[in-house]
Amino acid sequence: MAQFFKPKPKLKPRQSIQNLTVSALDHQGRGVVRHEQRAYFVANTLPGERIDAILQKPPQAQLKHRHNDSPARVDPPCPYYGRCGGCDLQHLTINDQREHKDQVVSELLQKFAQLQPQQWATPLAGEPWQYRQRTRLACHWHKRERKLTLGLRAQQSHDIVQLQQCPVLSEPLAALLPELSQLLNKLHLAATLGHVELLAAPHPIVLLRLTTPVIEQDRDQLLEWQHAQESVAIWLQHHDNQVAPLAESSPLPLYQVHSRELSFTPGDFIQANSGLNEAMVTQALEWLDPQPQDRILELFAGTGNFTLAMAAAAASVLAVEGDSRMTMQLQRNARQAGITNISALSADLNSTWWAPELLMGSFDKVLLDPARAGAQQALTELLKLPNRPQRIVYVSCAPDTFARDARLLAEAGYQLQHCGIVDMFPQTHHIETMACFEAH
Ligand SMILES: C[S@@+](CC[C@H](N)C(=O)[O-])C[C@H]1O[C@@H](n2cnc3c(N)ncnc32)[C@H](O)[C@@H]1O
Repeated sequence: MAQFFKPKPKLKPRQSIQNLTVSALDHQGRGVVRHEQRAYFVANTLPGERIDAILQKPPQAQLKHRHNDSPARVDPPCPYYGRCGGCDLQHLTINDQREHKDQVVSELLQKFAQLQPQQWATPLAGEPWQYRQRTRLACHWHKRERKLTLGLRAQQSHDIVQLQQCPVLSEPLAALLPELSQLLNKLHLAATLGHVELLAAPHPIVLLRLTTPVIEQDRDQLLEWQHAQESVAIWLQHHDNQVAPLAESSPLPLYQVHSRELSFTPGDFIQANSGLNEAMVTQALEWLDPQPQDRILELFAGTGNFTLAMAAAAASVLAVEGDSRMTMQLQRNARQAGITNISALSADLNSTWWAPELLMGSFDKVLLDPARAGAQQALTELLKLPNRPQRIVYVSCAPDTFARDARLLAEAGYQLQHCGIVDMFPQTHHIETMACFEAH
């Protein structure tokens, strides 16, 4: 058969546009400019700044030159600023970051739910730097150079920026970065490493996500390094998801909230900002206001961060969590604290409720703290129960899914009484929100 030559469609040359004015920040902290009636998002720019930008696939554009500085601009202190995708708002003063986050939540609530709270809460805020007690580092093995890159994803890219320091990491974790990279580069497992998680709870923990079994030689080197450190423990997460300490004697890590100790297995979810976690749990208790006769339902409970504190003031708590290891740990944490009015259930909250504890239960108050996907299904199921809870406290790490879910509650007759941000991730565009809904 005859073959016809078909030229590839020519790529449009990237257009460089001069003198655009940044009019606002979008929900991901990027400056918004308009060109030919189209909006483009430009990272590292602020409202009021005039810029030259290279237009990419809409709505992306890249900063080429900035003609002036917004009064809200500060010098970003991180040496990886502009390359690392981590702290994308560090050029904005911390107060302006918080104001921006408040505004994002307000706009999304208006857009998706036509809703505003009766009262905006003052943002819960803590240390702007060195606040992270947990981070996940990405790995890439360069076959030809036989070299491991360990760091965070670059801006708008899958590349990894090798980190020697990180100003938002708690000091003991940041101090590990250079040595850890050196150590891992010497090991056979570097070629197949999935990722590395760093935790400070209370002492540093390095969790290595393995995709192949660890060989004896690597194990010996890891043990030797661990031995030479002051209270750093290495844990291994194997390809079958089992997690175990490298040295059998390592105890489970733990953190404190409301004067109670909560243990967890490395790899389990814990709040990334320990300083603010305490304030967040306190505000959740104030808003939920558990009374001795209250039966509380908690959804997305983790290992009991809110559960134990709520149970101490209420008649009972049913805590639902999708990860069975975490559910069992929650039960152990409750026992350890001498709290007996908690029952824990492992269930997928993204599917139809089937468990009799949920379907037959009658709950006065609900607290939920879902992952970024939000809780649409869980709230739909909750609203089908014959007895609706009087009060719902929603803790969210994604303002868009929160606004969507808020609409569901508003349509079911709940009023949004309080809402406010928790500045859990300063220097980044990520937004944690808390809200309290009351049945009419
Ligand atoms: C944001 S974390 C909050 C955990 C806990 N409230 C805390 O403060 O530590 C969300 C939790 O939801 C759980 N989760 C995620 N998807 C789930 C699902 N489909 N069903 C049930 N739980 C889920 C995760 O395992 C995680 O523990």
